[in-house]
Amino acid sequence: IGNSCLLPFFVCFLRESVTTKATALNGYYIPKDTCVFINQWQVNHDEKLWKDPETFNPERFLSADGTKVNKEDGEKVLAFGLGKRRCIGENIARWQVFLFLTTLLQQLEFSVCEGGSVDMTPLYGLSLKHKRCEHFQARQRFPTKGRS
Ligand code: HEM
Repeated sequence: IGNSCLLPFFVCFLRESVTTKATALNGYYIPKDTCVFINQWQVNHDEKLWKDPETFNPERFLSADGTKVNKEDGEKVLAFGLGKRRCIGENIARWQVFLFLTTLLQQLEFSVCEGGSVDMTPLYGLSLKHKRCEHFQARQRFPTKGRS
């Protein structure tokens, strides 16, 4: 590890995943029993890796002609951590997210209500959230006859 992606550290008071002794990394002193996380936000917004990192642009993960997923770029997104303590649920999570999203997108059509807008300003926390949005609507793509 040992690169700037690790900084700044989140210090928390969980007893798991903590430093077993005091140490120094890239000039930062880290006391014993400090819970350390990778700063995934920094990696996923690194301008050296991503063009306009702040822009929501799912097409960035497609090949130039838009017909294939660009796996190489997809693998640069850091979602499941790194190293010894990386997520052990990654495979389950990837399948869950895939099934959940594809089922929703297949069955429902999402849109912003007339006159509404979506504010993607992130709310900071251990994980980023968006602001509550009340201007979304979801309509069934294939309404089932006879079902209320
Ligand atoms: C989209 C869903 C998920 C995301 C984004 C995610 C992300 C992460 C990340 C970033 C870490 C590392 C935290 C660190 O740096 O210490 C982690 C650890 C972990 N995750 Fe996940 N995770 C997800 C789903 C799951 C699922 C479904 C399971 C279990 C079935 C799971 C089990 C764990 C466990 C047990 C650890 C701790 C590993 C260790 O400390 O050795 N995660 N996860």
